[in-house]
Amino acid sequence: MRLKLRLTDLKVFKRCLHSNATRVGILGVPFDKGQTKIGVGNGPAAIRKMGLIERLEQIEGKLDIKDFGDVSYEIPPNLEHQNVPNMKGYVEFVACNHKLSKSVENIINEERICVTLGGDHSLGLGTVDGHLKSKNENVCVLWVDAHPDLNTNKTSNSGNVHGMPMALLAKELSDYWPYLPGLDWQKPIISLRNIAYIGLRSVDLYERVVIDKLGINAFGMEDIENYGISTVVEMAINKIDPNKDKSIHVSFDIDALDTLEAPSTGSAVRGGMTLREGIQLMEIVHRTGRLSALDLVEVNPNIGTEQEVHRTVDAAIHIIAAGLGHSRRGLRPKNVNTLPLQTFPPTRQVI
Ligand SMILES: NC(=[NH2+])NCCC[C@H](N)C(=O)O
Ligand SMILES: [Mn+2]
Ligand SMILES: [Mn+2]
Repeated sequence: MRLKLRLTDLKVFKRCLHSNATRVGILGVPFDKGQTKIGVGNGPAAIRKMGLIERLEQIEGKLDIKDFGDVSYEIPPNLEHQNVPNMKGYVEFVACNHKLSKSVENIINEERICVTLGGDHSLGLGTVDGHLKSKNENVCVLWVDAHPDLNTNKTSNSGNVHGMPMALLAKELSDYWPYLPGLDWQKPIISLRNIAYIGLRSVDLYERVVIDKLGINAFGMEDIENYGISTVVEMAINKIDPNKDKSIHVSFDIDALDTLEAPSTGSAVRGGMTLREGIQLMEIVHRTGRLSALDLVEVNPNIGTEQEVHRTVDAAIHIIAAGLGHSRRGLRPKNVNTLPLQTFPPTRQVI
């Protein structure tokens, strides 16, 4: 049998040889202007406060984690009075994502998996853009979400830009946008062929038309129901990364999970994924060895009771940990042969 090695196999191999630690960069984006509910900007603080980093430090093989803090931004003077019809918070959206894109690019260029904590999902524009501009430029995206976030300013019923990032990123939709001031740094440079949705169940009229017309890889809840989550994830990855040589970007909207699993989010839709399915999805992505960026967005600690917030943030941490190698099988102690596995003196008479 001939052994065929690909460049990515070599990269993974090299990573194992030279450093025993996967490098991770954490980046908070307390951005909430992409929608209208107060609180989603508190997502990064809530996730950190509940012990994300401590939980990640327990992962086998020890991660090398660096927290890059939160992205801050200023509105450049030439942008101040710009606006685009039916795009709320446009100026803030543009300024924040520009800064975010650069931060993500730098973190990935430092050979770290970039974990971005949202914030609302409009930040997907900046994270995917930064990933595409990094040295891992050959990107495919798994958009895990109840919604496709594929509206333009003409099709959106809400005018909320967190429902639009995919339409801005997609090469094939560039002609459907008017001139967007201040957004020239962002080119719609990813082909929809390199994108797959998982978990859809709330698709707007025009979003449905676009998905069907352009043949976008879209796996809805009914597919998860019919085939099971592992088959769906494998089908999705095979579609967008058939040669297994791409850098994987997972943009995980917490509302992909069922409302009972993740109640503290702004656009909750019942009938979603279980946390178990979310974890399984992330474990499969982890096993590819090609995860390069993970967004965890739309956690809103101002929605719901204390218990519901706790459940939602905990779910978010489970998703991130699974993507970074946490194993549900448990750890094997390294010094298994020298452990003082005590045998106790018999306390009962064996008859
Ligand atoms: N990232 C999200 N949670 N997006 C929800 C979008 C909802 C709806 N499709 C809209 O355009 O407003
Ligand atoms: Mn979303
Ligand atoms: Mn959503």
